[in-house]
Amino acid sequence: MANPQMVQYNVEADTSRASLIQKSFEAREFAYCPYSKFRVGAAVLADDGTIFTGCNVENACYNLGICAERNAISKAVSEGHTHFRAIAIASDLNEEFISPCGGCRQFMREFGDNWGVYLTKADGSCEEKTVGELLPESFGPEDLTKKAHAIQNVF
Ligand SMILES: O=c1ccn([C@H]2C[C@H](O)[C@@H](CO)O2)c(=O)[nH]1
Ligand SMILES: [Zn+2]
Repeated sequence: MANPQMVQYNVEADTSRASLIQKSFEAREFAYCPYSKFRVGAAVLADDGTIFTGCNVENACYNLGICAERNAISKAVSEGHTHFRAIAIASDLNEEFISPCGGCRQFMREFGDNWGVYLTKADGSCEEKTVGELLPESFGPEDLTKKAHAIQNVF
């Protein structure tokens, strides 16, 4: 017989994943993308269960636009949350899973490489990765500390 605790755990994980994905689709509705017409929504789940959403926000000065993922994470950080369990990303792509840009991968990695990224298609199907899988051999905050030690040793 399956371990009942394990079954319970999986049910909860599935529910929280489904609701995070649902939130990312809701955020996609607010996408401000008059130039690309490419709507993206994201929802990030903080350790304490709080969810923050974001959409892409473009600008007439094209290079000032911000991605949905960075928008959602910045909203969370600016309200005191820096520990995350997962981020869900939604777009209108039907045939492939949305794939976050390199800048957003690095932005996620700032907050650890072992948390979930739910990449979705417009039909709601999902491919689950970790930040580390999306950005292997990454540079992060720990590397700055190591470098500081090395310099102290030299001088
Ligand atoms: O993962 C992604 C990929 C693209 N975009 C946005 C940036 C830009 O506004 C538009 C087209 O690249 O989509 C995101 O927000 N997230
Ligand atoms: Zn991005």
